[in-house]
Amino acid sequence: MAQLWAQMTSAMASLIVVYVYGMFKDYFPNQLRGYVERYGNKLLSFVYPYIQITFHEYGDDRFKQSEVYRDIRSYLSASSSSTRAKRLKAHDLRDSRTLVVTMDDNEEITEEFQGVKLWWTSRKYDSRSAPSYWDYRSTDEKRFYKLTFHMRNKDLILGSYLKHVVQEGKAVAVRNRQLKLYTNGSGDHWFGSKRAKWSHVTFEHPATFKTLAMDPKFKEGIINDLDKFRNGKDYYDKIGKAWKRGYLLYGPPGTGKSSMIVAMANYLEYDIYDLELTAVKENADLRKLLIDISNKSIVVIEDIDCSLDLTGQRKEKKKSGKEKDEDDEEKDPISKKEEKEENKKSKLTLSGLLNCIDGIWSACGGERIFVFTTNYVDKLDPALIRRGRMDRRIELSYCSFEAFKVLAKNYLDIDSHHLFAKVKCLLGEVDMTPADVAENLMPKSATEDADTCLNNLIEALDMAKEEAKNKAEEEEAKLKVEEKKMNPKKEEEEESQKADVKCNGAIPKEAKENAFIST
Ligand SMILES: Nc1ncnc2c1ncn2[C@@H]1O[C@H](COP(=O)(O)OP(=O)(O)OP(=O)(O)O)[C@@H](O)[C@H]1O
Ligand SMILES: [Mg+2]
Repeated sequence: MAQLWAQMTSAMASLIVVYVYGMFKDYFPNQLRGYVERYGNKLLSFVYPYIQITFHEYGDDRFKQSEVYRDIRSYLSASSSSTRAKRLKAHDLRDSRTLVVTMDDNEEITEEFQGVKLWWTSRKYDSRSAPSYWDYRSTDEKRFYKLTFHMRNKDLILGSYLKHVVQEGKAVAVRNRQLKLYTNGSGDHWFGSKRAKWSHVTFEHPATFKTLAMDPKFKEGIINDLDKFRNGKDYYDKIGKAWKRGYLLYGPPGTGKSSMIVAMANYLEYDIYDLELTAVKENADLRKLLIDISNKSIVVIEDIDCSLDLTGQRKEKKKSGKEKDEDDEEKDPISKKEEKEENKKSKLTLSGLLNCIDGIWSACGGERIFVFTTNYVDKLDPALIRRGRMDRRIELSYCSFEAFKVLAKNYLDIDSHHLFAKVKCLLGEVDMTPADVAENLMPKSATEDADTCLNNLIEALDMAKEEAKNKAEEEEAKLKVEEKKMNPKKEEEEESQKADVKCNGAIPKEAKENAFIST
């Protein structure tokens, strides 16, 4: 009782001191002011043993929202205690694909961390400064979060808890963020010179590893590899390697290389940077572009064999033969010459590219995946695809039966069918890309059911088999003609051998001659 009485008396005393000080603060000399404040705080902490930390939305930089404030907002939006607040506020944030809901101004929520209770409050205040033409926010309300906890838990809160809040907040923001697809244009005019830069659109593509048709075990291996990379920051630090990984995807057109890149991005929730090398003028521009890439991204260079001449000069993007002829006809000799000159001036080299992938310049930023695709793996310079640079080579090939089953499930929603056995047999004999199989499996009208679609596929496979057979026969005939041209007597000899066999039973001509000589 006596103790309680003593506490109440000191509480009253400190409150009176604080109140009186507040009223006459301006009349106190500066030196005395500091002393009174220290004394008042000590008295207050005796009766009010709590610590408060504030996190302002705009700190010293009046134009830039504080990153910690954003992290706390994301953390609180995902915290279960947040939803217990009576008044909530929804934020439609620019880069978020969902609404972010947090407690409204002047609400308070209680949290528990490792058995310790703490309180978060959201507050706002008017900045009261006169409006000025350069600070459009000068009359705006400004916000801050206030964290309150008992002083005996100071170490835990300032150490583990705040670290946990920031990490978790960042993770929530990454989960909610809208993925983007970036591409580099041919460069903007910037005071007369061209400047390499990225432009982006929202990335929304439904391809996932679930919809990707390939051997399930192979697919699982790739997913495990990606998981290992994503969670491998400490490992990469330990072995002293930049946190990045290179994949080379190769295979015929329509086997799912681009689809796999999309599936990777959706799985990892990384942005895609589609790097168009033919639009990059020189190594310095490539460096600028790579510096601008954010972490958690996949840098894609499609058709690498067509993008960069391996001797160091760029080539034209690949064209079909017909397209090329038409284009060439259209161009007059002067513009052809100019184009050649332009190509000569181009200073993007293979070594420049390699330097950006895993040279010193790869050190800027982490958590990046480089993906190269090609239809012709044999055409690539070994330096480009050596181990360590391209950590994993993935061949995407013609449709196997396992891959077909994935497509049948996706397109027709069936796991088995009596026609599967026939399809399996034909896929073992004929090469057909997953793109072609998918096209045949897709119902063309509402009346087409699984039977019809599978029969369509079988028909297409039969046709492909027939075509392959005819092609093989044609090639054999061609080969024979070539051989005949090279060795015209050979066929005559063969013909006469056949004739001898016909006339003399099974005795070959040479044997007969030899027999004659020996007698
Ligand atoms: N393995 C696959 N799984 C699912 N769908 C596929 C697969 N391969 C191809 N497809 C289908 O075919 C279309 C073309 O595939 P994709 O663009 O991924 O092929 P690609 O290998 O990148 O071809 P290219 O070499 O011409 O760039 C896709 O839109 C997809 O519908
Ligand atoms: Mg592709």
